Amino acid sequence: MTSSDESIRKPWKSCFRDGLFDGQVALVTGGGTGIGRAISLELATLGAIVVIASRNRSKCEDAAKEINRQLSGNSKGRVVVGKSSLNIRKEEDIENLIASILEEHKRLDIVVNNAGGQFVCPAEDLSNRGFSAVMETNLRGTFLVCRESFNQWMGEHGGRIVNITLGNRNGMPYMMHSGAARAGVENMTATLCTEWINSDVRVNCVRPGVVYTDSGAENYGEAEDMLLERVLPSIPAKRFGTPEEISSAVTWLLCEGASYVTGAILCVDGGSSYTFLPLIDIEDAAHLPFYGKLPKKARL
Ligand SMILES: CCC/C=C/C(=O)SCCNC(=O)CCNC(=O)[C@H](O)C(C)(C)COP(=O)([O-])OP(=O)([O-])OC[C@H]1O[C@@H](n2cnc3c(N)ncnc32)[C@H](O)[C@@H]1OP(=O)([O-])[O-]
Ligand SMILES: NC(=O)C1=CN([C@@H]2O[C@H](COP(=O)(O)OP(=O)(O)OC[C@H]3O[C@@H](n4cnc5c(N)ncnc54)[C@H](OP(=O)(O)O)[C@@H]3O)[C@@H](O)[C@H]2O)C=CC1
Repeated sequence: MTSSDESIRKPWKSCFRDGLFDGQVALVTGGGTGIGRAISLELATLGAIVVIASRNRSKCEDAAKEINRQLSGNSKGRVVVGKSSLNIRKEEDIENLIASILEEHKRLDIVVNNAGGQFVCPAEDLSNRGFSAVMETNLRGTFLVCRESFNQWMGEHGGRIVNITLGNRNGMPYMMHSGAARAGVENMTATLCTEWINSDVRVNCVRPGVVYTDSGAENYGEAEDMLLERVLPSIPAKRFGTPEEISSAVTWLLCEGASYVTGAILCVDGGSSYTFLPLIDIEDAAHLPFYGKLPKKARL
């Protein structure tokens, strides 16, 4: 099996009913690629106006055009691009984006904190700034989007937030920074869900295992072979996940059917949380395209 095998690329159809999110407004950070894009497509298919934003605005514009082309004429939903580019490491970007959504769409019912990422680096070689960059992106960025959504809208009107984290139950070899940041997001979610429940705001996490995305394949390049050879056999399901499988978990947490669910961490990982990710030999990391960006002392 390869990661582009038909068995994990079946034609997608939402398992939720049409019109589920009619009249609602959603923000999906990083909604132009990979998992975020699948979430945006599904929410728009189900009727939501979905605002997508990330650092690369033109990538979001292309994605919005393509998703809107895919939507059936029956859907009241659509995808629109945020007024300006969004870097979740910048507090001002977040404040301005949410203010502009409220100015234009007059509400914000749903937030999916999907934007994030990391680089591969052994812990002993990780610089102070490298650690901070990943914390700022995944932990502080997610916090600031939650806080602004609450302060500018949800605190008064209610809402639902889903934070995308990362399968890190057994730690995250060579990605300690990201594993720690996502563990922080999950614990933050546990606190926010109780602090905000009386404002009718539910906050949950979806924790994906390894998910095949075109953007990821671009990112991992030649390393795909290594992932297939080393990581795939350790996944009880014996395949990677698809963005659509993450999206349907997110959609369920956002819908009325989950109205009593808050503070949950929903693992969507083919059982990977219950096995150990094999420690990838650092020599294999030399094949990774991002290896060249490692600080010199982290290279072989
Ligand atoms: C099993 C897999 C499952 C997971 C899959 C996914 O998540 S798929 C999703 C995948 N998608 C994504 O991950 C996309 C989003 N990811 C990103 O944007 C970046 O990875 C980021 C979040 C770190 C921002 O990075 P940036 O470059 O804008 O940050 P900056 O300019 O602020 O630099 C601050 C410090 O960071 C250091 N540093 C930077 N790169 C590397 C490196 N490769 N190596 C070592 N160090 C690195 C840099 O050297 C500097 O420290 P120094 O030298 O001054 O002491
Ligand atoms: N694919 C996988 O196996 C797994 C992925 N995840 C997580 O799921 C999420 C989506 O990943 P995936 O779709 O695979 O990968 P992508 O690289 O396609 O998605 C990351 C998205 O986040 C955006 N982004 C990154 N940094 C920032 C930032 N500072 N400010 C605003 N937007 C940002 C990127 O857009 P832009 O570059 O334009 O800013 C991009 O759209 C990420 O948080 C990822 O870590 C978790 C587990 C496994």
